[in-house]
Amino acid sequence: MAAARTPLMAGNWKMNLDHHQATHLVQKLAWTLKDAKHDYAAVEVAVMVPFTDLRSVQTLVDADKLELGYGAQDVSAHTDGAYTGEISPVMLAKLGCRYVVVGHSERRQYHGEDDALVAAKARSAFGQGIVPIVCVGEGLDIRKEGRQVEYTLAQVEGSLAGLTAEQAAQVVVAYEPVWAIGTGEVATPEDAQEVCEAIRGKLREMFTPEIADAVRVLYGGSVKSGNIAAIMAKPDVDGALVGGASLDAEEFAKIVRYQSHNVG
Ligand SMILES: O=C[C@H](O)COP(=O)(O)O
Repeated sequence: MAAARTPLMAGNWKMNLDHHQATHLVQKLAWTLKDAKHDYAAVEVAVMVPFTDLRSVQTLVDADKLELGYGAQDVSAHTDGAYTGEISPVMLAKLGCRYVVVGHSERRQYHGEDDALVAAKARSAFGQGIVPIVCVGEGLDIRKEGRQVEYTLAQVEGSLAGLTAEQAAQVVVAYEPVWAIGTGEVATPEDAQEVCEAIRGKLREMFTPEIADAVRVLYGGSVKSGNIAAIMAKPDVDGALVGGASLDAEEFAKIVRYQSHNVG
């Protein structure tokens, strides 16, 4: 069955760029893509920015009617109440967020987030009409033992628990092998395909073949303009979650425009 999934290139800025710098980068990215006559319906583009940048990005996107999507990098599992320091999905919806990253390996590692909490955050985002980009992926120890598929699928099962069929059909899953994040150590296209294909198989088992076919599975980990085309050539990779390279508007635009490069 042929899948018609629109590729998604999402830039995860992590804890970089204040709201002035955010405006500058989004403007430059939008101009660069406009100059290249980028078709957003062919490859969707989004930036996942610090909470403090959201209002500035929203104002710019609305004023200039940009087709660029944006979102946050985390969300509370709760909608309101005594949760000091947390940000509600209601607040993110008000700021026009299309997406929110949940369960990034840095949240799992530095904030002790487990699959149950990630699933609660994914449901919380959907509750306000925001699509979660749910991150999964193994560390180097697991990869060395050859257990990357088994480990990642267990994370998928736990992190998507409790989603309705309608939500599951819209969710975005990002496979990010932790050993490839920010290290320059990119997984081979075959490594990415192996796990992304297995994730789709797991979605088929948890939900339905139609849902599995609709879900976009992204790859993340040292993605650059020089390696994206080969990764995107794999049938089960539907885009990328890009960290460091998304902080450079021209480089990120080249990643978005991967179809204009040759597959290396
Ligand atoms: O969310 C993005 C990933 O953690 C990848 O980061 P990176 O592209 O800097 O390796």
